[in-house]
Amino acid sequence: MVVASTDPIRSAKIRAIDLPIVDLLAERTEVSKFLVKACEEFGFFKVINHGVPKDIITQMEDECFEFFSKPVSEKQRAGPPNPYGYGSKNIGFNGDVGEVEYLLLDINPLSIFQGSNTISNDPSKFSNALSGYVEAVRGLACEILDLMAEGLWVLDTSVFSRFIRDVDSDSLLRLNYYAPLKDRDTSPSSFHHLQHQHHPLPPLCYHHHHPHNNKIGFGEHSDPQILTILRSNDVGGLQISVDDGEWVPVSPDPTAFCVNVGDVLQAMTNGRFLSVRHRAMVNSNKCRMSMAYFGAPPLHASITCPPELIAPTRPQRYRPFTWAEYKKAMYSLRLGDSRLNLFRLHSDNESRE
Ligand SMILES: C=C1C[C@]23C[C@@]1(O)CC[C@H]2[C@@]12CC[C@H](O)[C@@](C)(C(=O)O1)[C@H]2[C@@H]3C(=O)O
Ligand SMILES: O=C(O)CCC(=O)C(=O)O
Ligand SMILES: [Fe+2]
Repeated sequence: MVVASTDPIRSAKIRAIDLPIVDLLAERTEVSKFLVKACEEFGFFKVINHGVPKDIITQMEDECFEFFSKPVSEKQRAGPPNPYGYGSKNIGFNGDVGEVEYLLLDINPLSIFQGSNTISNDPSKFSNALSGYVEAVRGLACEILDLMAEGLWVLDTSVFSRFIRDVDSDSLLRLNYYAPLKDRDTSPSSFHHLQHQHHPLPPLCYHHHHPHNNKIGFGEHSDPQILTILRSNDVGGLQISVDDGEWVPVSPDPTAFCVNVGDVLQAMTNGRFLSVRHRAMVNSNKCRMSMAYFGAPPLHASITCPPELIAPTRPQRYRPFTWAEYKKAMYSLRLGDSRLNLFRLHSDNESRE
């Protein structure tokens, strides 16, 4: 779809896409078919009527805002991110940077409480909010993965969800905070006395129009895991890369979840589902906050694709690998590097992506 830019300064046309919207209350067979189509075409979709209670989301978002509103020195007590903890600007271990502050959280039930005392002044409130949120989004992720397996006519319908239900699942939660472009020099810490969302927004979130917004918050990448369940406040910034290399914005919707296929699910579907590259831009005047749940396999799980997804016309595309192997590759590479290609089986009559 091509729409005229709403930005009065830029007259050029920008492309926008309406992501597929999956209504989880619709008829099951229809939902599973629709999910497969969405994952084959976009690798990204929005989910409504997802069943995650509003108060669970609000409690987690409030904790998130409270943390990022703290003075820098206090936030640093929860860092550095090795790999869990608080980070600012530096992403990963190989020199990537972005205009983002974040908190990477180990969500293993045994680890949730540990570490929360460097994050919150009320650690049990923080860990309760975190475990409530994680349990709810994990349930949602499992439901979606089972529906995907049904839509693909895979006999063992828990083949994907089993990994993230496993007690040893390596799933994690990432909280991202993108301060507005206009006030880069003013840290969110300066409005820790102010509130958000349902309360009046901090003044920083109200600044005037700033047309030339091209600062990258979180650079181009694909998510390595199985499935990502992303929730953001009402501020845009997420963009996905479409086949012609163009970046298209995804409109924010705090009542929905934005779901995307990760590299492991692309491998487990023999390349049928796409782990699409995306990025997050800094907003001109408002703060964006996002919470991303990354559903991952246990470290020693062997990642293979179910036999139903291999055919003479669709030969096996990736060699089996463990999540530990994949993680090693991912941490040794830059954010924007493609890791899945390292696991691709050669084929003479197929060009390598
Ligand atoms: C540069 C990097 C950051 C990242 C690990 C990596 O080496 C390559 C993948 C990056 C990514 C992207 C999606 C998630 O935000 C993330 C937590 C993940 O699992 O892979 C990050 C990693 C990170 O920030 O540690
Ligand atoms: O903040 C966003 O919307 C995107 C974040 C993201 O892609 C990530 O954390 O992997
Ligand atoms: Fe991502």
